[in-house]
Amino acid sequence: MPLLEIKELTKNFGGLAAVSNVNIALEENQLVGLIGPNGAGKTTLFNLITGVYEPSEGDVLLKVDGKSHRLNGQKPYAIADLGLSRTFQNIRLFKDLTVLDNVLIAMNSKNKESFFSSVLRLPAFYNKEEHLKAEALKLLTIFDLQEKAEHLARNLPYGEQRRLEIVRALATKPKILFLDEPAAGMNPQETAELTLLIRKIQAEFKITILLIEHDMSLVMDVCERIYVLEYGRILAEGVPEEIKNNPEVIKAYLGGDL
Ligand SMILES: Nc1ncnc2c1ncn2[C@@H]1O[C@H](COP(=O)(O)OP(=O)(O)OP(=O)(O)O)[C@@H](O)[C@H]1O
Repeated sequence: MPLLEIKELTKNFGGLAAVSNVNIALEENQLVGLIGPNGAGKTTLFNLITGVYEPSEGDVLLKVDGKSHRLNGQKPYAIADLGLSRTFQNIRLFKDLTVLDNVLIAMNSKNKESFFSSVLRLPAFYNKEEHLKAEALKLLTIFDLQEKAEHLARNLPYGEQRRLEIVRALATKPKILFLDEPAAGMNPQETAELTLLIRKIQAEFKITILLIEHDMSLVMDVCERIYVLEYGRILAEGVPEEIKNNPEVIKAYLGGDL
């Protein structure tokens, strides 16, 4: 049984099938790319998996303790609690909070303190706070943001804001990380750094990553498998070499960069 199985998934918006009969399987510790022209349905698919939208048809199944667990119909916070975490196409940080606080907020959602120890400020509360802060700093250090811990998120350069978004998504200790166009708006230097970063995440955290990205060289470089969406349907699936040489994919991207 795969870690995440998307079965015959369909989402209709009025007469438009934004996602149509999609089947995808993600294995543990796999790095998978999801590509396709503008409007192909990539973000809609992420929204279906993470509970933002309910599917019109089909299932999203997560392996939990060896058993298949249906995610469709569940609220986004319940799905996040089961270990799915994501970043967004447009950066969604708390820009007026510090870098450290952005990470701590994400961690806190996973470390709910008991009501009494929080309200009464019992020693357990302070110990937990100190522990979480140390964990957050450790995470920031892995991503080379420790020096910026006390800076406001809004004052970070663009590439570092994107990196912080990824750190924040990882702070919830996900089993699967969904990255929605992490290289969007990045310069070539920042994209090259991101490529290394994605590799590092997979090596250090041993999680599954599903990556939506328009930057083909990034996708071909880091992904083990790639799914291609077109008009809401899976057009092709395979290893980067197969996708690169697939005539239908080349046709879909005609004029684009493959
Ligand atoms: N909430 C919505 N209501 C109606 N139509 C929608 C909605 N969300 C998306 N769509 C439509 O569904 C189709 C797929 O959109 P989606 O944003 O998933 O594509 P995408 O592959 O992520 O595109 P891009 O690469 O440009 O981000 C588009 O035609 C879009 O206009």
